[in-house]
Amino acid sequence: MSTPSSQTPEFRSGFVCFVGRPNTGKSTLTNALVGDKIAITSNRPQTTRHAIRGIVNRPDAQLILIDTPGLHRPRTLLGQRLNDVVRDTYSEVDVICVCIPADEAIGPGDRRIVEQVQTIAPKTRKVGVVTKIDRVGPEKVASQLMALSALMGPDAEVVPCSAKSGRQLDTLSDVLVSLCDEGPAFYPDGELTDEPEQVLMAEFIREAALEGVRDELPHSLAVVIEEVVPRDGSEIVDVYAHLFVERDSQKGIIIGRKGARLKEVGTVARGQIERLLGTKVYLDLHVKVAKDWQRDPKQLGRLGF
Ligand SMILES: Nc1nc2c(ncn2[C@@H]2O[C@H](COP(=O)(O)OP(=O)(O)OP(=O)(O)O)[C@@H](O)[C@H]2O)c(=O)[nH]1
Repeated sequence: MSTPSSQTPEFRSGFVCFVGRPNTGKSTLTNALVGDKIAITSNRPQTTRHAIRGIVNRPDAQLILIDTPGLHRPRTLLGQRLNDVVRDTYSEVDVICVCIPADEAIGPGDRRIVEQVQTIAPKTRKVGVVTKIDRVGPEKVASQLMALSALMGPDAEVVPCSAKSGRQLDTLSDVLVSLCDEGPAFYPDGELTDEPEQVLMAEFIREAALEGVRDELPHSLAVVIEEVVPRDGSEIVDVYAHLFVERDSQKGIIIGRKGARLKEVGTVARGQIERLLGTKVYLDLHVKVAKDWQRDPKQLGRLGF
């Protein structure tokens, strides 16, 4: 007769990163797996130096989802530093997920990413994720799975899912857990991210500002939160942020016609910051030109890179 404890599977934990071309659904997938609660803690455990996007807490496991920018040709100091971070991340995580959307043919960009991952981290376990399956029919999903499996090799698992509809997210989570080793939760339950508040606020603003113009301003935008002040005698928090671009033309793109785009960026980011802080927020955005900030170590330090 077995005792209950011998039937209980061991708790597993591990670090997972999502890689893939821009727009393949990595951020949406991360958010969908984590759910929409965001809790903040200022403790940064020694287990990782990487930006944590979110934590999936399950009764049987904890998955820590890591943010990683893609590798690219390092033309600037920022590019070199980002590449170093990516290399470290690939070899230190437990599982790397390569994301490919169901509705786009696999192309040279995808193949390059898979090659890089295999070269830099040959031993790290890999999962091929076919994202956005709500956009296509079952035949297309099946053929994309086969193509991705062929690309990634026999050792990689492949999973189709949709962050939008939620289909197969539990399966993906199960597969990720099965690939993690037995181990304790690294973070107490309830802590979903360890990004300091201001880093998250800057991220929200940056994301909103890049929406739709990512191709024009790939790495040319940095956001710095200047001040966060609770307003006297009210529930409102005033948040002052600077958006740094490299050229006047980029400033125009961010601001838009008669300020229309910047206003929209402010509305989107404000909503997310209000959710994060749990209070009403007044958001003040200023767009500034910092010439060649990507090449200047002093400016890079100031902008948090
Ligand atoms: N229909 C559908 N759309 C999705 C799904 N996941 C993401 N999208 C959309 O695809 C676009 C890109 O998604 P993101 O999550 O920003 O992609 P990303 O890979 O993080 O992009 P980068 O930050 O540029 O690398 C967004 O417009 C999403 O709304 C999905 O499961 N179904």
